[in-house]
Amino acid sequence: MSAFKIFLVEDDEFYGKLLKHHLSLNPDYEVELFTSGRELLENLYKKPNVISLDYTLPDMSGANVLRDIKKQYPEIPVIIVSGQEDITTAVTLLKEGAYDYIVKDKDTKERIWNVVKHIRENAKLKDEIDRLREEVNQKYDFSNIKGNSPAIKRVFKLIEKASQSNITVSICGETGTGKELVAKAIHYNSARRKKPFVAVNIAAIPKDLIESELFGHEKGSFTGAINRRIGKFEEANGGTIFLDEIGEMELHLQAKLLRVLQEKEVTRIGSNTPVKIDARIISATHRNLQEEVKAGRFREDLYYRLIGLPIELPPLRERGNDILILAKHFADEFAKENKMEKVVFTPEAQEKLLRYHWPGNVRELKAIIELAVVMSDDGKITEENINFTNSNNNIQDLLHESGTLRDFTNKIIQYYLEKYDNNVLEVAKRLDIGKSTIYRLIKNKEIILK
Ligand SMILES: Nc1ncnc2c1ncn2[C@@H]1O[C@H](COP(=O)(O)OP(=O)(O)OP(=O)(O)O)[C@@H](O)[C@H]1O
Repeated sequence: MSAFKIFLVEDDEFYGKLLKHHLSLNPDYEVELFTSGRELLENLYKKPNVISLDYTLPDMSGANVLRDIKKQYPEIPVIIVSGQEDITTAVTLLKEGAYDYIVKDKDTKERIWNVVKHIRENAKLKDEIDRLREEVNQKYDFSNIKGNSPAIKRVFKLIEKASQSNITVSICGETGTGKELVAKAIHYNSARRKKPFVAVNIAAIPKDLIESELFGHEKGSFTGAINRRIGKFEEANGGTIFLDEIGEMELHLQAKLLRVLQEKEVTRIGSNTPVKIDARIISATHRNLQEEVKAGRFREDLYYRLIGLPIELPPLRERGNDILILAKHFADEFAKENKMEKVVFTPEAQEKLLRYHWPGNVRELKAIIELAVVMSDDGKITEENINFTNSNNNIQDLLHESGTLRDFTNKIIQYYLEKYDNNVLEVAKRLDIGKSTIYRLIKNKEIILK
């Protein structure tokens, strides 16, 4: 890190040198001393990290120097050091942007030292935040959403459109299709990218806490409200709030949410004062909201408020070759993170991935690929390394698979055997088939007892 530049302005040369010597004890500080306001202003182009300014200077008043600094470089913190304690002057200067006001006494050196230390720590934190923001921006760059299929290309186009304005966006798609990823891509590609992206999963918050989580509460407004807390809407001010699983919200809360969206202000529980909010709304659901409206479980007026620009995320099984693009992406990423050799997929493994129906979508693919990389030998992912943990657990999933009637029959029998702890008699009774049929299938290894 480069040196931390401190400018000292002090007309009493002896006292100035004393301060300079004291601050220079920190080897990271580079201190320059000036004895007049003019001299300081002429050197401002060197952009110090902090200025300690004596209030009474021979050529200009401290207030004027402060004004000039703030006009040119509003971000440079200025500490005012004054010979006298004058509250009115102190308040005025602080209002005009001074960082602190210190009265000259025997402790001045230490106090300047402490304030400078504080400013430096804040500057370091700010740099860190900027660096992390930049990193996050890159992470949610478009290029991180993988896929080439016409279905996902349509989604890219909509993300681009949504990023260019503040329009409300609603995303719908099965679990694990990338709804949150899309919401982040919109936020981090929009003019709001430097402000917060706040995600709230409605389904994950206990029902009686949702209101306080979203809108905040005042201290003591209900049992358990020990401290005042701002809600997610206020937290997202200037940025984006992502309301995930919006279809799970109860009707009475839907009414409150609608009011917030209409008025563009929130009132914390236990408070009477509304707070203006400016947050872009992106909502997501795996449900068909129109059906929910028809069934009376979702308010129609809220539906129209939220729908804005609708983005439908296709399930992975409808994205064709994207399955292989994503598989390679996750495998490379995992290998890199774990300092492992890159792996390739055998043609049979690729076939297996393409044949599966992916009920858990991209999230499931990621998990299966990571395990496959771990299980692979000699840099090759084979058919055996790919294990679909889900496939036999849900009879509904069978409908998405391809196969002959005989394959389906065997899978159904297998499913029932697992369900009834391999009790052949029970399964035969339930499916109304002969027990000998089941024994034959087991003997021929068409069905494997687990
Ligand atoms: N097109 C894609 N390219 C790369 N990674 C993706 C893609 N789509 C999803 N992912 C990854 O898959 C995982 C699941 O995505 P995400 O959490 O956005 O899904 P979701 O639809 O919000 O899930 P849920 O419905 O469970 O909330 C994440 O790790 C995400 O980074």
